[in-house]
Amino acid sequence: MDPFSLSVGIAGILPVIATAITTTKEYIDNVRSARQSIATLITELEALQANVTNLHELLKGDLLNDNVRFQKSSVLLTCSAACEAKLRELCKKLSQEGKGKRSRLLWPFTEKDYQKTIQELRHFSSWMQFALSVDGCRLLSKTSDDVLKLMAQQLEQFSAIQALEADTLRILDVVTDQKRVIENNMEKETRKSILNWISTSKHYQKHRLVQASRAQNTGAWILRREEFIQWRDEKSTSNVLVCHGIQGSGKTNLASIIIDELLETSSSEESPVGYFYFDHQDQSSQSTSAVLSCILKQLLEQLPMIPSPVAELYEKSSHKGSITLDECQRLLTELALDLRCVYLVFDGLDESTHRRPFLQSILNIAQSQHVRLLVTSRPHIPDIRDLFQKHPNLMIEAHEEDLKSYLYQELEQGGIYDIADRSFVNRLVRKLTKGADGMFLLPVLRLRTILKEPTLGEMEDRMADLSHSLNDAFADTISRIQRLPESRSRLGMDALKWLTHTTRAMTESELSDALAIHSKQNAVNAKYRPTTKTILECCQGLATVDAERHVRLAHYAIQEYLTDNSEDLFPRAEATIAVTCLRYLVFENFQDGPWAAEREIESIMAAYPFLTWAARYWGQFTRQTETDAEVWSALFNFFSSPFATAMTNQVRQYSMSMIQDYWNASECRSFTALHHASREGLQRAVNQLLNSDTFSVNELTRMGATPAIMAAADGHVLTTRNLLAHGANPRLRNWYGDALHCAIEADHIATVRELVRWGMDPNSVGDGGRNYLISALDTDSEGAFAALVELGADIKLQSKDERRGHLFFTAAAWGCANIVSLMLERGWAEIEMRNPNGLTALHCAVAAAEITTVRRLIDAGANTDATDKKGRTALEYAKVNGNKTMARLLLDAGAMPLDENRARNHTQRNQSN
Ligand SMILES: Nc1ncnc2c1ncn2[C@@H]1O[C@H](COP(=O)(O)OP(=O)(O)OP(=O)(O)O)[C@@H](O)[C@H]1O
Repeated sequence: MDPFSLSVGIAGILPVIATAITTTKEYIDNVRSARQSIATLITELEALQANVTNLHELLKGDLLNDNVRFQKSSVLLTCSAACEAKLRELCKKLSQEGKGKRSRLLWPFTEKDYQKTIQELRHFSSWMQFALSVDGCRLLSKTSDDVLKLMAQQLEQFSAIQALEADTLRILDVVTDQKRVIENNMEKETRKSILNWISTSKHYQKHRLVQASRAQNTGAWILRREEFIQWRDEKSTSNVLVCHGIQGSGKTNLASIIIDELLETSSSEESPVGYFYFDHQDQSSQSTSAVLSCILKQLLEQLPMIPSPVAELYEKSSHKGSITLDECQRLLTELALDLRCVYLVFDGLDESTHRRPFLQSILNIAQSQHVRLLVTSRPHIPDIRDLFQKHPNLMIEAHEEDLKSYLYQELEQGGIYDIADRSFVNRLVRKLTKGADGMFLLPVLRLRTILKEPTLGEMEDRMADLSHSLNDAFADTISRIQRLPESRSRLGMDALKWLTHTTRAMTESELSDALAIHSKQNAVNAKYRPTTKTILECCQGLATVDAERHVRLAHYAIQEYLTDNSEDLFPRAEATIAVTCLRYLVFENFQDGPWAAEREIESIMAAYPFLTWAARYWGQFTRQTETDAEVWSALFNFFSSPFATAMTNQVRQYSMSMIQDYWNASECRSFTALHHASREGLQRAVNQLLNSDTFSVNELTRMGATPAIMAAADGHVLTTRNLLAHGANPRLRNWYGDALHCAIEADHIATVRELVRWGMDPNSVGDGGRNYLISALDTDSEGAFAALVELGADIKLQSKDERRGHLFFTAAAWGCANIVSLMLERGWAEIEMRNPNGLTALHCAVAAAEITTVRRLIDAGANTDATDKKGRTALEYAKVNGNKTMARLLLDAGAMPLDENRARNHTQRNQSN
């Protein structure tokens, strides 16, 4: 190639360099963090530009005659080609071709890439300089040995420099990798702590359980249904889909199929999936905040980074306590807005007894079209039907194909072909499928009944005589249990009794320990504890164990059947449960209690698993059966044991995570039988104890709790009346307040009325200086608040003590959404009232980040543009707090944007000047 052609080639590099400089300069405006790196890159590029320009001038000049030829392997040619290729690559990278707007604004180099690029640019400059050296050029045009020697020397030097540089880059690599490992570990740890702080719920356990029991190749039909596809692909106008079906129709299994499909097919970073299975036996862990925080955790788990508002909240909490419902709702709403979409699946809404507040919250969150909400429920549940009626519905029925797949798989796994031939199997499958009645559960139970038979002949007999309905199928199973050998049958029925009546799910060890209690024992005898396997066998498939080792009834429909038939199946169930608890609590194993150290309490609770359950729920069963002679006798045996009453209170309070003052040994020793009877509302026992003259009606515990406080705080109105009739003084106070304060805080309206009727003044302030309406605000007890005002509590009078002004403002700032609504509805407050600082209730609620209360105020017509004394609107308070969700909520409600408000203030100031 002649010098001129090469010069043309070199000239081709110049515009590429110019583009690289321009593109790089653009970064300065866009990328702050990479400023230093960009500046260095520009310097290098400019140096290279100068060298290439000089070289270009040289090559096109007269200095080199026409005879000079550059070989294909010429250093200059190779270098110029490599330089051009590198620069093109650089330009492409800097302009992030084909990428989105957001990534184009990002600095596209890792530290390592960046260092390498700078080094390469320096190389090119060096090569150009070398070629530029006139002597070098002259030498290049000759072919003497000297030239080759000199070039070899130069090349050697370059190789040495290159090697050194490669070493440096390797070291840099190692250091960078180590730094990254340390940072990754720290990041992972922080991420884990944040996620655990949000929720410790193991939502995936139920999902895995359903997945594991699901027959292969079933349920795919739902994924092909138009309603589902439209919902999933955001084509439906409604972002909510309701799947309803009768009991046992397979809703839970289909929900699990949908969850798997979403998890598999949607990009977790852009459209994460959250799910929750409600369970009738788990009410205590299904509060609205427990469910929503579990959902929040799941969504965060699927994102590559924890969003900063979440991390900030975690820091603000000092890594303690738990996330509040409001915060959880706010973060979920914000998260959904930043993502393409969020899928939420809730199974078995009908199984949740706390569903009202949950439904309100979730529908609030689902106001955003970014949220796609799918729920399953039984049909005809009035509140669910009313709330979801405007959304598309999909009816769930067991599909014949699914049933067949399931039945063939089950029969094969059960070894049917060892005793029967294919024609029997086909006949059986046909029969079970035909009589399914839209249910999955019915054929499942019928199949189990048939498979329990020992011979083909008996299976055929059973097939001819199949139960017609689900209830018949349950009845069949119960009669099978009753036909077991006596001790097995007793064990099976006993286990079912506990599982039907327990207030919360029982662990394997709790149930086993409870089943080991026999009459005439006065201590725990571990030899009688049945294994879980034995319990499950004796229950003939009606019970099962979940991943958290809780024994449960195998299906909600079984619970319903057993509850409906409880009187026949489990005569005196509540009484026998009460007696078992009372007998257990006086066992000699516990006579060292109450214990001084937390460690001792923990170890006794671990060694005797039923103790916590008994200490917590004995009263509930005794209250229902106080008149039963056996219960009465067991109760007074318990009451006459000081260690048992003290120890029971200690274990109860400790297991409920109360503060130590409530469970320390001396407080528990001062907690008498009368306190127990009052707290549990044992009417007859209270009378008996008072008549025995053993206790004073105003008996005080060390903390100052009276029997009246105990009865009022638990809302036992008749017991409260009884105690008052016996001369109890309800004005005696513990650390929180008197009996009325305690009844109000727990929102026991009837007890509040009883105490006021007795003569407590709803306007009195008392020794503690705490008025009664404020107690209602502590827990947003709207019922108690309303009752107090109806009974004469004067809001204005009780507001006087409040520095914040009218109680309406305190209610708004404390997030008492129910009381705020109540005050407005009843005309006890006006929405645009001002507090002493000129704030409206909306300002107060926004400043306190109480989003539910803010929504209520907006719905009630609050003026979003109302200003405080300094002209600030609620929106300004939200912005100052950095609360984006709140700001968005206000703007959506029509609040004036901040700049408009500032302009308005400016005009007003000018006018007043
Ligand atoms: N795809 C499946 N594979 C295997 N078994 C299934 C399948 N679908 C349902 N079943 C069986 O049918 C029973 C009832 O199904 P599921 O619990 O899903 O019904 P449901 O409609 O949620 O009932 P409910 O409303 O009463 O809670 C399950 O316990 C399971 O034994």
